[in-house]
Amino acid sequence: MATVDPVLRVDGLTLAFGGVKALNGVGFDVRPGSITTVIGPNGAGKTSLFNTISGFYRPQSGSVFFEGRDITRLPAPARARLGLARSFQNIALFRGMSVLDNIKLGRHCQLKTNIFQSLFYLGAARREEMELRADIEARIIDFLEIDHIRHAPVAALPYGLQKRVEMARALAMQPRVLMLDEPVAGMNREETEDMARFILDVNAEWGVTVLMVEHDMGLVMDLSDHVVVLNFGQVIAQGKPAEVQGNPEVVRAYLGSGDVTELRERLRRGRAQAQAAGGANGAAGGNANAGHGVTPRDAHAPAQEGV
Ligand SMILES: Nc1ncnc2c1ncn2[C@@H]1O[C@H](COP(=O)(O)OP(=O)(O)OP(=O)(O)O)[C@@H](O)[C@H]1O
Repeated sequence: MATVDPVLRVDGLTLAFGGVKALNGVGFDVRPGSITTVIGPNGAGKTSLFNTISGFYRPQSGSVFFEGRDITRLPAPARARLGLARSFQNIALFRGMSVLDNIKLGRHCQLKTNIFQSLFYLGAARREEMELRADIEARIIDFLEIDHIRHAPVAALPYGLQKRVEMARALAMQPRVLMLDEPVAGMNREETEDMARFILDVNAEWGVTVLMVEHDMGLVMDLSDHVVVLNFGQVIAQGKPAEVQGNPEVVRAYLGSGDVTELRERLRRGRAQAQAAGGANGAAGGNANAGHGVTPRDAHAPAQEGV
C-alpha cells in the first residue's frame, strides 16, 4: 500500500526551560486530512509542543516539517502564511473589536497588500478588501453560524461564541493545518457539541487537517483519527483512539500524575448516561463515546474505559 506523505512532521523535538525538559525527543506525523489529537496529563508538554510547532518557541534540537519543508527556523507569522494556523487555549481576540473585524485580522496575513493600503482603500487593496469581505461573509460566518453577531463586540459574547469567533479567525487564514488548543475547554455540553460538529465539518467538508490538544476525553475519542500521548515531554503511545485508550502505560501516566479529574468526569458522565437510560442498559455507563451528539471516527473500535 502506498504511504502518504505527512502534512506535518515533528522530529526529535527537545525544548528545555532551565533544567526542565518540557519536550524530550518528541516525534510524530500528522497525516493530511486527519484529525490528530495530542493528549497527556497536566504538565506533559502539550502547550510547549504547540508553541514549538507554531513558531512561538525555538527548540534546542529537532525539526518541524510542513509539507516536506523544514520550518523549524521560520517565525510564527511566516508559518501562518504557509497555511499553519492556530487558536489559543485562552482566547486571544481583540475584545473591543467586532466579530467581523477580528476575523478580518486573521485574513490580513494572507493579503498581498499591506494593512495600511487596506485602511486607505487604495486600488488593488480596495478590490482585495471587497473580495475578502465577500469571501468571509459567504463562507466562514455562514459556516460557523455567527451571522447574527457579526457586528457585536467580542467582549459582549458568551464564552462558547468567543471560541467560535477565534476559530473563524483561524479559518480566515485559509489554513491547510488548523491547530486548536483545547477547543472546548470551559464549554457547556451544548457548546461542546456545536464545536465538535464544526471541527468535523472543517475537516470533512473543507479538507482542513486538524491538530488539536484536548482534555475532554469523550471528544478526543469521538473525533480523532490518531491520538498522540505525551508524558513528561515524551511520546509514550500513539495510534487510533481505542488503541491508546486501552494502553496500560497511558492509564498509568494519568493515574501516576494524580490527574484524576478526567477519570472522575468520565465516571460522572457514565453515571448520568446510565440514569438517562433508566438503568435498563448497564453498558451505557461505560461508553465514553456517547453523549457528544457526533459519530465516533473510530466507529468500529470497542467502546471501553481506559484512560
Ligand atoms: N515558560 C515556561 N517556563 C518554565 N517552565 C515551563 C514553561 N512552560 C512550560 N514549562 C514547564 O514545562 C513542562 C511542560 O509544560 P506544558 O505547559 O507544556 O504542559 P501541558 O501538557 O500543556 O500542561 P497543561 O495540561 O497543564 O496545560 C512543565 O513542567 C512546565 O512547568
